[in-house]
Amino acid sequence: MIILGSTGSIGVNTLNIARKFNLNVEVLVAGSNIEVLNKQIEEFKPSKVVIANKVDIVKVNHSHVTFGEDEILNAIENSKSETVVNALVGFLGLKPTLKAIECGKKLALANKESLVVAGKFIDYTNLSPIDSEHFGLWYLIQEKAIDSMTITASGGSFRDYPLDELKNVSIKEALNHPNWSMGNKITIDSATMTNKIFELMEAAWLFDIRKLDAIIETKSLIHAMVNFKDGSTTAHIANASMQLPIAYAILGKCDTPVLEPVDLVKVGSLEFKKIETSRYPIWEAKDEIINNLDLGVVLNAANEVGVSKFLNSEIGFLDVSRISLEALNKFNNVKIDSLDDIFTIDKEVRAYCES
Ligand SMILES: NC(=O)C1=CN([C@@H]2O[C@H](COP(=O)(O)OP(=O)(O)OC[C@H]3O[C@@H](n4cnc5c(N)ncnc54)[C@H](OP(=O)(O)O)[C@@H]3O)[C@@H](O)[C@H]2O)C=CC1
Ligand SMILES: CC(=O)[C@@H](O)[C@H](O)COP(=O)(O)O
Ligand SMILES: [Mn+2]
Repeated sequence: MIILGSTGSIGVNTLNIARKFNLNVEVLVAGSNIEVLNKQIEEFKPSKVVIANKVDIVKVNHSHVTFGEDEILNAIENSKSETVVNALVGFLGLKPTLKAIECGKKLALANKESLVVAGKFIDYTNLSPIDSEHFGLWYLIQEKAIDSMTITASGGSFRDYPLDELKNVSIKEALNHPNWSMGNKITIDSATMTNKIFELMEAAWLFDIRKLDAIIETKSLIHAMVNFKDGSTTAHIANASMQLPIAYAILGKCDTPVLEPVDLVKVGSLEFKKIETSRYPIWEAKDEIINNLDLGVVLNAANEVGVSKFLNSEIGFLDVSRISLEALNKFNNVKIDSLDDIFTIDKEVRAYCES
């Protein structure tokens, strides 16, 4: 298989699954963490490697290394592998997603931003999402009439933080997720609850449903629930690890143990909470976005600008959601009719948010 973003949180977990199931790794794509990449090269012996920057090529212990976004697309196009795992973060992941589909690859998709911005142009035939909630929803679907779907949120780094101190939180505190160890960008998205809006959009595209909501389950043991028309609800329960969603996305099925089962007696109790707009201002826009999925391009671009500014200490934590809400307000009439529109609007929104 080809692993895009092999040095990240999902990438490393994917290689854990490759090791466990003895899967072939043909191409590794990484950014600038060359130290980790070299260890991966030594163990998995890919035939090709792509990195972000030319200056780092000399540091990579491999004879076939290229760099840059176009080379990621070339590597997909010229590979023998049937499967592409897209674990890149952000808008950068969109073109590789489209290329993998164009080349008829099976796509194991962690890059949720691809669906947020381009869900309506994606062919889902050979696509399996790598996201704990959507794996949970997929696991729960049965031949029964579905009324609605509910996904859970951990509540993120500031779930229990005093509301009036949110404007002064540090980057370190924001990156301290209560339940999951993930990359920086998605960890901030969790803290603002933007991640959950992204996930509702993902669910809308993946399951062709709009009756969708999210609630907080503080231990991240329940990932998703399906509410059936008969009044019953089923819940997907698993320990907080991405290895099971990754194994299923790559292998299609999995009958060997991947996770320790949840011991509910040890867990003792679960706590559920409403997602409040006072703590998560972006939640105000949830219904508008579910009813107009074209807004995903706007939210994604504004959020990438905001998260990057916050991580560079240019703005405060609450400004991340403020920037997104202002962009959603400004571009609320957006209409996305083609893939070109996505790239045009993405640029416009970024320019507006940077100004
Ligand atoms: N982490 C998780 O548990 C989950 C993540 N997701 C989604 O999966 C995706 C990946 O998340 P996560 O693994 O946490 O993110 P990370 O930040 O941990 O990993 C991102 C990966 O992309 C690579 N990368 C970044 N820029 C470039 C570039 N210009 N060229 C090539 N490679 C690049 C990074 O390389 P390097 O580090 O070497 O610079 C790294 O390997 C996101 O879309 C996220 O929302 C979804 C569900 C759960
Ligand atoms: C592991 C995973 O799927 C993440 O998307 C997770 O859901 C993030 O945690 P939050 O529930 O805090 O957004
Ligand atoms: Mn998720």
